Amino acid sequence: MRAADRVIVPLDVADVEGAIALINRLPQVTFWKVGLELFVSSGPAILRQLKAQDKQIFLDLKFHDIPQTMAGACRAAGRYGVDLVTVHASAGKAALIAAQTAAAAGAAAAGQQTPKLVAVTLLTSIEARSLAFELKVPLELSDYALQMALLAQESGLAGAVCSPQEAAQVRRFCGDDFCLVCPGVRPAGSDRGDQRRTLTPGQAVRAGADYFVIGRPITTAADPAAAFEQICQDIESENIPVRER
Ligand SMILES: O=c1ccn([C@@H]2O[C@H](COP(=O)(O)O)[C@@H](O)[C@H]2O)c(=O)[nH]1
Repeated sequence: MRAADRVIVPLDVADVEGAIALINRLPQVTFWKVGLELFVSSGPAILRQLKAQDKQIFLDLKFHDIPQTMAGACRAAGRYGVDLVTVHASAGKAALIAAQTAAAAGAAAAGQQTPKLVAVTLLTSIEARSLAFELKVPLELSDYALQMALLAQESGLAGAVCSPQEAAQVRRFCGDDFCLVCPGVRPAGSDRGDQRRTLTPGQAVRAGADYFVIGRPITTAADPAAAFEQICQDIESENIPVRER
C-alpha cells in the first residue's frame, strides 16, 4: 500500500461546503475521515460526495451504547458503503459483537462491502494521570489500551484505534492481521494541540501502525499539500511495507 493511501485526513469542519473546499484543495488525499462535527451538522450527504469521487471513507462516530443501540447504528452505517467505522471498546463484548454482526447485515442488505469495525482503546487526548485520577482506572495506561484492543479482537472486530505510543505493544499481542489506526501522529516540531500521546509519522510506522489519522498538521498548514506530501515521504522513507488488510 502506498504511504498516501495510509494517511487518513479528518474533515473536521462545520459543514459540507467546508468539507468540499478541503477535499478540492487536497485531491491527492485518498482516505478521508468524517467525524462527529460534520456528521451531526450535515448528515450523510458528504458520504455520497466522497463515494462519487472514489475516496475511501472512515466514518468516525465512536459509537458507545447498549448492544441493541450499537447494532442499530452500525447496521445503518453499514448501508453507506464506508470503509472504516469506529466504536468504543469500553461498550463491552456483547455490544461489540452486536455491532459487528449488524454492520455486516446492513452492508449486505444494501449491496455494499462490510466496513471494518475498529474499536477505540483509549482516546489519544487522555494522559495517564487522567486515566487514573479522573476515570479511576486502576491499570497502567498501556495495559488498559492493550486490554481494550484484545477485547475488540476477541469480539471479532477487524482492528483498533490506538495512540502510536501503544501501537507496538498492541501489534505484538494482536498480531499482523489486526488493523491499527493511529491518531495522535505529529510531525516533528508541529503543535500537538489537545493530543497527549503522540509520536512522529516515522516512529508510528516503526511501531506498527497501518493507518495514520493526521488532521491539523495538514489542514492548518500554510501549504496543506506540501505538509501531506512531507508526511507521506516520512512514512515511505522508513521502508517498512504494510500488507493490504
Ligand atoms: O483516540 C482518538 C480517536 C479519534 N481521534 C480523531 O482523530 C482526529 C485527529 O485530528 P488531529 O487534528 O490530527 O489532532 C480527530 O478528528 C479526532 O476526532 C483522535 O484524535 N483520537
